[in-house]
Amino acid sequence: MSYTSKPFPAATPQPASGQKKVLSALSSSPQDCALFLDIDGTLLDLAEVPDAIVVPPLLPAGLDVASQRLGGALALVTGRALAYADELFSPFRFPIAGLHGAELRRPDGKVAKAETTAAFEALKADLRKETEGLEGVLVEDKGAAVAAHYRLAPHKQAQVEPIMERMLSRAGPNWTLQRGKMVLELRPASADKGHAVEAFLSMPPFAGRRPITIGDDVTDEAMFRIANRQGGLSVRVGAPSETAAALTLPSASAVRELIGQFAV
Ligand SMILES: O=P(O)(O)OC[C@H]1O[C@H](O[C@H]2O[C@H](CO)[C@@H](O)[C@H](O)[C@H]2O)[C@H](O)[C@@H](O)[C@@H]1O
Ligand SMILES: [Mg+2]
Repeated sequence: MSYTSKPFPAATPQPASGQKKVLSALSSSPQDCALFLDIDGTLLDLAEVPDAIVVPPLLPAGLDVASQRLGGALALVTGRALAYADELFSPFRFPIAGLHGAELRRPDGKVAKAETTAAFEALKADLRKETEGLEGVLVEDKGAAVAAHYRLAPHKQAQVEPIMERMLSRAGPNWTLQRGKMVLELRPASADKGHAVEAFLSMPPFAGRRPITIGDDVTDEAMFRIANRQGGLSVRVGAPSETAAALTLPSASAVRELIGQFAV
């Protein structure tokens, strides 16, 4: 199978159409569904800085109940580092893809991780130095990936862009530039969220099920394309102008409400 990224097909998602369709698919035949959930902006409200996110106290247990109803076919698919994301939902440990698909903990617990290199560590140190003078620009070290956030200083995007482009050339072909909400990231080029969803769908208990993918950002488009191709449901949170998702949900709180309604 080719993993070449194609431009988004022109899709016109129905406004806030996800709630009914997703809940109905999950509730009517949970044994046939596999649920793939993004974290930031989908399960959790966005915050000013990466560490300021708040996990609503009942959410981890709600996800656990949902996972049980799905026979374990629920996975988190995130740009966060796997270990960081795990802590958010402790004590539960769901199958999870981190670093936009480059890290994977399979349902049987086996973990595949993208490794950093000495050269990439040096690059991260230089990125920190280069952005030191850019007030409001924050560097997030994620091991084999690194993000430069400008949410606190949106006007600095124009300065961050060329720095990250240069860092990308220096990192070489094993890394790629991932755009996101007020962030530019260098992430391993080996896999994206679409690869992660495909990998899960090749393993029990995900195999043979209909994928339902929910996300809020450009990085989630890769998993929407897989869901569309496999007769599943694709849901983009928010109101994007261009997306491959067929459905939308208005906010992370609507996603949590949906999980809560299913997890009873
Ligand atoms: O794939 P996700 O689970 O959505 O992760 C994507 C990135 O999310 C985080 O950054 C975003 O959320 C922050 C907290 O709300 C926000 O401050 C930032 O502006 C957003 O870009 C995270 O820090 C990144 O590592 C993830 O790749
Ligand atoms: Mg997100």
